Amino acid sequence: MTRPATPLLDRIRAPADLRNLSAAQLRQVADELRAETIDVVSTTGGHLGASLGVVELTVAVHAVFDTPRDRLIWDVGHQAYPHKILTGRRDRIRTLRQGGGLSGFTRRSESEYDPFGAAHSSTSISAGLGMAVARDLKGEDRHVVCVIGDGAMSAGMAYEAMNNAGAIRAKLIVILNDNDMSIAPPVGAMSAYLSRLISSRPFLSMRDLMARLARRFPAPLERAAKRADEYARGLLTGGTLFEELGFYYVGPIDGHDLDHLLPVLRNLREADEYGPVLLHVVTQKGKGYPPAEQSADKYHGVAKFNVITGEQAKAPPGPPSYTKVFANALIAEAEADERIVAITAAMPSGTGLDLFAKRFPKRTFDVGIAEQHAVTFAAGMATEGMKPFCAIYSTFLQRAYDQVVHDVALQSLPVRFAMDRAGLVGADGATHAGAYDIAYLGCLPGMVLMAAADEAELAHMVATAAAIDDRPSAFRYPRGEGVGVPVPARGSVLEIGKGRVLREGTAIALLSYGARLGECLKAAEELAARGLSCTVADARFAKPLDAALVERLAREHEVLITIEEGAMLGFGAIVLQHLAARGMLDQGLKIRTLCLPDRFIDHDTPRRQYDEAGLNAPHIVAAALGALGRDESAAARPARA
Ligand SMILES: Cc1ncc(C[n+]2csc(CCOP(=O)(O)OP(=O)(O)O)c2C)c(N)n1
Ligand SMILES: CC(=O)[C@@H](O)[C@H](O)COP(=O)(O)O
Ligand SMILES: [Mg+2]
Repeated sequence: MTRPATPLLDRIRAPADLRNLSAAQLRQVADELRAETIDVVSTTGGHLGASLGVVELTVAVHAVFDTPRDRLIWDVGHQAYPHKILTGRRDRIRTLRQGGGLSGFTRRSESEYDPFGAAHSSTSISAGLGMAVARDLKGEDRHVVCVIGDGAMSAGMAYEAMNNAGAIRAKLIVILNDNDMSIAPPVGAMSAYLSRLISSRPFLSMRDLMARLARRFPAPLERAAKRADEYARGLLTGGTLFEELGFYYVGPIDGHDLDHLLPVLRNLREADEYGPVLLHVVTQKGKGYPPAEQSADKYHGVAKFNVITGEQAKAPPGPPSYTKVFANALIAEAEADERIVAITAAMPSGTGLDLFAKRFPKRTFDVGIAEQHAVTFAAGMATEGMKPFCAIYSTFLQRAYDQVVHDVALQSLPVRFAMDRAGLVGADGATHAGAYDIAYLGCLPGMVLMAAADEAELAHMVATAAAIDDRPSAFRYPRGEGVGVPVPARGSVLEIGKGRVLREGTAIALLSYGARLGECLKAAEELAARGLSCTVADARFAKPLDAALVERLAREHEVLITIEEGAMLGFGAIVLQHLAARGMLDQGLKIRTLCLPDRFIDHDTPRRQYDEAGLNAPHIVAAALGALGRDESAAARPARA
């Protein structure tokens, strides 16, 4: 596929090259930038829709503001591909989300044009306010511009930041990128409010907007006059909510029209007597690429695709995804128990709850990007006898940790946490790794913690969680496809706190927690080929721990190795603490705990990530041989395929 012709974009080495172009030339840059973005993502996959929605906005902000001296912060950062192309990374843009390549999100270590890393949403205003206050404390003079989407604006953190910005009156520009879309159709009152803003009147005419801006910005306003003005404008544009938070609301304007964007942004740049401003721009996710515009999810996250047809590359047929298995297992449980309800935080398709919602629309709740609210909302439902399943990726559940501790665990409420994307997740990289849930939940009294070794186990754990009605439970499972074992139509309830032995041996015990079980079985074969007899067990539960199993393995083997797809202080630590407490480390047991290394693992394929993490079969073999004092170099031989 030949790349698009981009004669003007080819001349842009840095945003400064934009600043002496005419509006017509900037429009051409935007057109070429859109074509380039489509071509890039067709070869890399990634977040196309959001990037296409901000092409003009990206050109306009970099043309008007003196980036990187003026700070530009992208919320989530998934829409920053045009930004990366314009800020000196075009030569590497086709390495996007690949091992050793550019990150799929903004990243400080990648460029001076990325003043703040992102990927988890709704952080931009807080970070921007911090930069603005630091600027003022240092007596420096620069603009701070935050671009936040309507979806990200549904998270509480955004309000915390706006509330504080309004109180501090710091000079800060927040651009609300309103494409009336997050990943799924918009939910919540904020979305309705923004729709009212847009529908309450046609986009502000340039004349009217210029007149109002000219009247307002240069001269300081009396508080009374300002109040009257705010309410007057609020009645006109409905920006009252933002005004009440202390922001000067401007908009809504067309975020694809450079004739709107450029003069308004220049006004905001030149105005010197104002506190925080919210510029409301209306854009279209997937803009300029019909397959994206016509798609329900606006090509939010795509695989490689054919630019002409928009058809995405299909993965070869394989086992069902863990997500699909979870959804079907939950549907089966919900058919048998009307008290089962499901909650997602703006990730219906990612969690599989879109399938659940098709079957049980009244028992499915998408609360928007609001994980903290999701958890305590579920807790409230549990107090009334409902059986809530909170389906939140492991990484995003981090956002709601105190709610898990304070509102759920402390009250021993039977909220069930379905933690998809556990372990390393591939192209989304370190920001999305589901690395910490074993550690951050394992320390909470009363939690039942499970990890699925395969998709059949996941179905059983859904059934088991449904049956646990006196305390919280959580089960984790990886991103992607299962291993290809038969999946029951409905899972069986497991005995709480009991693991299972898949292979009996005598010398080495491999105790797996979660989806590394396959690698453990491969390692056992490799060790057997070296004359070493291996037991392989699946713990199934980190809490309550299967004490009898763990103690038997420790007693009957020279070497005990735990393996988990999680960071330190997780399953291995739980086992170590148990054995230490039982005095079973006093007799010379050789024990190794294989977990993620104490560093962040960058984006790559999951296989390579686990290679880097030292959690594939050859590493397990090497750990066992090492514990036995055998020649580890011999273990370098690749494990049998
Ligand atoms: C805390 C958190 N929860 C969930 C996500 C997953 N996520 C990534 S982008 C996105 C939608 C963002 O919507 P919006 O801010 O409107 O940006 P748009 O994609 O429309 O440009 C979500 C839910 C996330 N990145 N962070
Ligand atoms: C940008 C963002 O946070 C989400 O779109 C995330 O990338 C989804 O991850 P999955 O692709 O694993 O569903
Ligand atoms: Mg949006």
